Amino acid sequence: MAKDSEPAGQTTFVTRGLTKVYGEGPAAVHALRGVDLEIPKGEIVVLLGPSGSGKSTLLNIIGGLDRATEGDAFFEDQNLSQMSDRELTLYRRDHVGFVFQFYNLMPSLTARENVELVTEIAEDPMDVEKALHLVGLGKRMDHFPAQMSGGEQQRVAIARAIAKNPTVLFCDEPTGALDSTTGRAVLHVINDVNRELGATVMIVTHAAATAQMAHRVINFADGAIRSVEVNDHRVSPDEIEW
Ligand SMILES: Nc1ncnc2c1ncn2[C@@H]1O[C@H](COP(=O)(O)OP(=O)(O)OP(=O)(O)O)[C@@H](O)[C@H]1O
Repeated sequence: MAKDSEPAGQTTFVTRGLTKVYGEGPAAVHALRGVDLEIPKGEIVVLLGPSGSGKSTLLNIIGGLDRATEGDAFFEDQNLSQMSDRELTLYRRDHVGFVFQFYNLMPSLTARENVELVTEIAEDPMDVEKALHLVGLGKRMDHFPAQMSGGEQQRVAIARAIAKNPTVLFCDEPTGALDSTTGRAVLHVINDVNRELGATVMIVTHAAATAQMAHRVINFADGAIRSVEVNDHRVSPDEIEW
């Protein structure tokens, strides 16, 4: 994988001047306008900001799903901006778990089989049953998505994301399709993943209350970081006030 001289330290991500422009000329959209960011290892980081402010774009670039137009994004000591497509694929496969708003499960496969899709190709996977137990679905392993509630399906998606033992878990609106009780249960699982597996977790959300469980809260506006707050009074997802 591409290496660079940027010091790694205890940070999972460092970005320098990260810029993303979609399109060209008068139709150009400046989604990121030179973002400088440091994400310490093992933290839960919540990204807040208005619709269109660039949160998902940032997540997609540091998650290796998209490329910056300019600037650098380092994962530990590796510069994602200099990686080939093949290297980015390996980075995603070996280090990154994604959880999206709409689960993206295979409807014709059981919970267990959905998770197996990932463990079969992962470098250092977790036992499938352990992953499903971790998200509280030990008794639903052989159910199909259509036989599960939204919260249960999202927990399968989390089990699938963590079964590869990811260094980083990215969650884009993980509770967006869930009611507050179910959403809280899903955040609980994400919190456990951070605590028990030590994964760095980045959550993009419109549910500002989620920030109460974060170690760090990044406020985005118009493609730039407006503020970074360290949360000295984290609360358990059970205690989040919506
Ligand atoms: N593939 C694309 N092509 C063109 N413009 C895009 C593309 N993806 C995103 N954009 C634009 O880039 C800007 C940032 O989008 P992004 O999805 O990162 O925002 P966001 O903060 O995640 O928004 P939301 O909270 O609504 O998901 C928006 O103006 C969006 O329209």
